[in-house]
Amino acid sequence: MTSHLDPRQTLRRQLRQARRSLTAQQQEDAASALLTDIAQRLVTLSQASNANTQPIQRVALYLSNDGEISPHLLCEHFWQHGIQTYLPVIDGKQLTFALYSKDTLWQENKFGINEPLTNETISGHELDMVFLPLVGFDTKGGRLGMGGGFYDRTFANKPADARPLLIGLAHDCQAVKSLPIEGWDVPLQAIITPQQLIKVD
Ligand SMILES: Nc1nc2c(c(=O)[nH]1)N(C=O)[C@@H](CNc1ccc(C(=O)N[C@@H](CCC(=O)O)C(=O)O)cc1)CN2
Ligand SMILES: Nc1ncnc2c1ncn2[C@@H]1O[C@H](COP(=O)(O)OP(=O)(O)OP(=O)(O)O)[C@@H](O)[C@H]1O
Repeated sequence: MTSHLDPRQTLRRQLRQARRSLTAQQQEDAASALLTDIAQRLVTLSQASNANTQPIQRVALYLSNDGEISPHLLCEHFWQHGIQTYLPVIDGKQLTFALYSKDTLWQENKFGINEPLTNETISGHELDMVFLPLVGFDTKGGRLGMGGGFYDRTFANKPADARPLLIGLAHDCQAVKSLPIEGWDVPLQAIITPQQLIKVD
């Protein structure tokens, strides 16, 4: 019964439907567009963030699922530049992060998404940059995810100017004028889409 769904649930359903409706060609074009000027964009974001100017060494990405924009070309870019890439691993109600390389072995999590098969994980706070999947975003850094609260719990209490930088990746059709935000929602520092780089102040 629709009347019993809260506004976040209704939005989530609509936006998931929108991203799943993109064609394979649109998905491919979107993934390529993320690479445009990426090195320069990331340098600009890290310098503006006050989170010191140490080089980026460890970044987390995700394996795309349910129509999410794919970061696989970004991942190759990082590999070419000797930057270590990590993927989220569900650990209770939080996420830890496991190294992702060409030798990674896999196991499926309870949502059917592959995770690296390893006992060695690091905490989210050891990363320099995290690229987050999302269902919806607004230009103030609001993020609507799949509803598990995993990223929110993992980065609860992180000051906006502390590492890691939290960067949402999205299709342009996932933009929402203003998301209904809850107290536990951790704001993004930036959102990258095929058409825009949104820096949140
Ligand atoms: N690619 C990707 N990886 C990710 C996330 C994500 O959003 N995207 N997560 C971000 O937190 C975590 C997983 N969170 C998820 C939460 C719900 C569903 C999901 O598909 N739910 C289905 C029901 C599936 C089931 O219960 O079997 C659904 O709601 O229809 C998937 C991932 C960690 N890894
Ligand atoms: N820091 C937190 N501490 C405890 N519970 C939390 C915290 N953050 C989120 N939650 C719980 O997680 C549930 C889901 O949150 P929300 O709908 O914001 O998830 P989401 O951002 O869409 O999901 P995800 O980050 O997994 O993609 C909420 O009902 C909330 O109670």
